[in-house]
Amino acid sequence: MTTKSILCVGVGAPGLPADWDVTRADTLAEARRQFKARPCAVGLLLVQDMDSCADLNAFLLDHWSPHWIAVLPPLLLEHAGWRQLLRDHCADYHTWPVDSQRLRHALGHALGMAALRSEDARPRADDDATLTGQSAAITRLRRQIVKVAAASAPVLIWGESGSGKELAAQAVHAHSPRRKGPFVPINCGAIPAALIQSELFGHERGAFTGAARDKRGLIESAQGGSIFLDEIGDLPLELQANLLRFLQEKTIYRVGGTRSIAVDARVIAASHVNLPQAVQRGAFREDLYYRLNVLALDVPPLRERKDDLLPLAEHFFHAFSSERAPRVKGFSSRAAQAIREHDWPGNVRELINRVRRAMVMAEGRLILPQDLGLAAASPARAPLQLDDARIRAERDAIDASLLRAGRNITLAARDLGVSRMTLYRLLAKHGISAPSRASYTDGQNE
Ligand SMILES: Nc1ncnc2c1ncn2[C@@H]1O[C@H](COP(=O)(O)OP(=O)(O)OP(=O)(O)O)[C@@H](O)[C@H]1O
Repeated sequence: MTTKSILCVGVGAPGLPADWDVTRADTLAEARRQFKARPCAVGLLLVQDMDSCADLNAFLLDHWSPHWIAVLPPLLLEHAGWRQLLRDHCADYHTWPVDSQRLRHALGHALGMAALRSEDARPRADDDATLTGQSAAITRLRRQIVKVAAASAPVLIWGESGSGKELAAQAVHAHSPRRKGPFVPINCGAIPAALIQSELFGHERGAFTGAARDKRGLIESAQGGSIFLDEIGDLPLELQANLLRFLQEKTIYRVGGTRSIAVDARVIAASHVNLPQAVQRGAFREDLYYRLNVLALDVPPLRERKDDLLPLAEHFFHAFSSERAPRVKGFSSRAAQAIREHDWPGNVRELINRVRRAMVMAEGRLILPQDLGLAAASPARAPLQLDDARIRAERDAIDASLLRAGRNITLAARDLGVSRMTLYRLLAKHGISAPSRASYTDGQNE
């Protein structure tokens, strides 16, 4: 349950209900400190004069998650800047002198609305290296990552561009006994062919014109950790031989060097091209392919894990919240539908870009399909049979409620006017996975 605690910013005595736990902050600087120490779900802004509009606006842009209620002198409502601030940031406002009965009601309402944003909808502190998603495919991948991480053999990750290969590699490293060591990512396709050897293996002073001093390569800098070789299929053939030697002997030679250097780094490679085909074409060494392909991970494209779409969209909405236009509060159900219908050829990267764009460009409080640039992309629907239309409408209503309720089953069931059991049955019927807090240990016993 959300506790009745409130951060009160500014000076004044609004006569708060006795059963609320009140934290006071007379200044915005103090409010920032208090919020950091004790984030709250509901906040009260006690405004006494006109000077503070710009400062308050900046504060609210940084602290947008609570439901803010403002109390201000009636005169300020005549100023466009204050009206805009109330529209953009506040769930409600009152004028001095405060009607305490009305304020108690507004606070209760704000608390109720805050409870709708369940914990599940909020990104966790460690989400940076977490593969968000609840689909069967991503759950399986997380389970495989945990297993692969415990071993020490090379890992080969396959997946379309933007599907999350690097994130999967980071997760392997983060769950491995090497987690305290460095994670060194290298995009083999992005380094010019002339430089890649010395970038990877380093060089000795005088090895070539311009090599003024000894330089460690990226592989050496991954000592004690993991090296992530993205787009491994782009590695020139002669370097493939060097990499193979490193995998076999755990030693490297710097360019121009004669002494072998022992390096203890685990190789995680990724490719979006089909390596067996590259082997057949003679563009990739077969022996290297077999060396790398000891533990294989397959990151499925986003279109094959539709259940992840809305949780991911929600996740990125929170992750990039500091960039959003202040009025934008979330996704409309039509946007949720457009997200589900799109094919996502650019995978998660495309989803991030579309959500970020929509958060800046949306005109209203809720993001619409056109804000995501998806309105035109949705193909015209063929006429539906009545039964199909019913099923689709049912699914849309469930999705929209889950989204509104932050994927909290109890709240979504209440929203839809059905019991939790009925909602679980409907989720199974529509093949929607039941919301759960995704984690790497989730599903290990499934
Ligand atoms: N399941 C996920 N949860 C959260 N963020 C994700 C997820 N999958 C991918 N991302 C994010 O999507 C973006 C693209 O992912 P990533 O760079 O790992 O893809 P990739 O497959 O390595 O792409 P490329 O083949 O182009 O190198 C990154 O910002 C990453 O953090």
